[in-house]
Amino acid sequence: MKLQLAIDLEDIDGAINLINQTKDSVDIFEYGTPLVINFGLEGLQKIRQAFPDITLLADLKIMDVAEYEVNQAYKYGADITTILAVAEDQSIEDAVKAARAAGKQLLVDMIGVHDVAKRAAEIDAMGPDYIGTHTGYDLQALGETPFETFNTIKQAVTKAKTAVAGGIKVSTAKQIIDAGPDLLIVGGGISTVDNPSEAARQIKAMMPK
Ligand SMILES: O=C([C@H](O)CO)[C@H](O)[C@H](O)COP(=O)(O)O
Repeated sequence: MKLQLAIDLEDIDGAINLINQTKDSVDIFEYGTPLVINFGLEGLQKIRQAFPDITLLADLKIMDVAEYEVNQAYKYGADITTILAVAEDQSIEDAVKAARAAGKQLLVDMIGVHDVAKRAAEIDAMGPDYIGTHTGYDLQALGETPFETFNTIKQAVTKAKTAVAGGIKVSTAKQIIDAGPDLLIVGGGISTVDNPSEAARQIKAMMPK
């Protein structure tokens, strides 16, 4: 099981500082969608230059022009990038093909999908590396959590690894870890607390080796 730190609300220097604080516990660092919007792929490149050896996911949330956008993420330093499960099947198939050709990885984000079991099975058949259930910021504000839909994903997916994201904190991580994701994604639960290094350490310590 891997821990991914989603970096969403920092500038580039803040992101670099957060990575330095947490890199002993975090397996994958996410260049979050707000950073993509604020700093572009040049910001991703600056982080890659600062940390040549970390595993970087660029959360592009791709919807179209998939082959090109996936390859741009890899070109600027990402090891993994993301496409939305609500995108057209052709786009997701193109993204998977591009990831295989580049020797990189692809996560399909189930955010906004309502028939989770059906769509997860369809996506699984297309061969992405990860399928992630995700309660985005806007639904978190309404009190929603990813826990209910993660078990649906877990039952529907047989080929891809599973990921879970959405408001996970030190106090709630154990419940979702016990459900057995391959990748646990935490953003504010680490980045906004007083001691991000300790929060990352505590969550990583809860995970099976
Ligand atoms: O993908 C995310 C969200 O859509 C904003 O871009 C977050 O990275 C994801 O939700 C994880 O962050 P937390 O919810 O703060 O744990």
